[in-house]
Amino acid sequence: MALLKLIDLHTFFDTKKGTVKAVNGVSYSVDAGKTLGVVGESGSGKSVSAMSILRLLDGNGRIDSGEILFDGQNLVEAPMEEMLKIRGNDISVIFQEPMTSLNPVFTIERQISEAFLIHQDISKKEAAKQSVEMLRAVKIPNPENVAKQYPHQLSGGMRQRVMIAMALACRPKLLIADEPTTALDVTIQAQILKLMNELKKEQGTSILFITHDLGVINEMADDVAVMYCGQVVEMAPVRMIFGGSIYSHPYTEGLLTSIPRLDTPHGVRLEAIPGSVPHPLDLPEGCKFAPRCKYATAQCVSREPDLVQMEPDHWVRCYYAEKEKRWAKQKDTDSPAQSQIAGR
Ligand SMILES: Nc1ncnc2c1ncn2[C@@H]1O[C@H](COP(=O)(O)OP(=O)(O)OP(=O)(O)O)[C@@H](O)[C@H]1O
Repeated sequence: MALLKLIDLHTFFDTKKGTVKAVNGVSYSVDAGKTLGVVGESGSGKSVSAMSILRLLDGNGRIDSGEILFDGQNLVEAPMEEMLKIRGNDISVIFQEPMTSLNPVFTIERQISEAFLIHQDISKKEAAKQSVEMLRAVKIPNPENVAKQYPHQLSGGMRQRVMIAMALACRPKLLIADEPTTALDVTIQAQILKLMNELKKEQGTSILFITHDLGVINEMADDVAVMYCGQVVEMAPVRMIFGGSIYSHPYTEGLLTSIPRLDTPHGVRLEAIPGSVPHPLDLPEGCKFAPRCKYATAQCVSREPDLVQMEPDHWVRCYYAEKEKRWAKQKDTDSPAQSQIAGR
């Protein structure tokens, strides 16, 4: 069952040069207790769609249309007092750089305690005790000592563990993790991802995991939404994305062939997706990916495809994938003799 559902969300920024359509009709959902990985190149609207959920947009930003259903409530219409209650209590967030979210002049214990005190009716002493327990839960060694320290005294990995402790302090239903391990080195990244997976299982938290790294998606996600130019171009369970479905979006295909794999034979060059992401103020008319797509036809350039269901749980925004599907269907209904005549 979906805990969070974005329906045709449009989030725009008004700038001197025009309207930046950062999120341009995004629909995705996060099931209870599951992780949705949102992946895409820089500028594809991953963070803006997530910040729209919390209604934490820059001053020039606005949700133009669409719905954000969280636990049945449309957050687009929720009063600000309600949003203040939801943030940190029902929905928590962790970012790439913990130093921007941690206050350098307060101890770790005080900062985690604050999360408890804002949302729960408990004493300061009890909050301090629970803070140490949270540090233990995120596997920080010597939690009693670390609780007394200041953020600058901790390593990057430890600070990110503290952020996770703060984010999970009130047992939120949804955790938004926006590139939480990008700034960390590979070993620490693996430890943090493992920790998040363990906590998700223990607490039943749903996770919206934002990254530009398909390798991380493979580790973390149950379902995947691939974003390009403010839109979801493909959505499917993780095994379908990595299983090489014949209905894959060409952009997903490009992302997959551009990641290094252990079984890539020596000397084989990884393929980069040609071209670059269009400027948000100058988006193409038809399919936003058409200028970089090797399968693009006149139809792709002139008219935008819809997000179409290709098979159960698998949605793709692409005429080429639709054609593949029609062809596969045709193959199924054709007799073998007819297939031979058709030359297939
Ligand atoms: N305040 C703003 N004013 C104008 N444009 C903005 C503003 N904030 C974000 N944008 C634009 O919205 C688009 C989507 O940005 P967003 O941060 O969601 O991308 P992203 O996919 O999360 O990228 P990254 O991986 O680099 O964080 C970008 O083109 C960005 O420049």
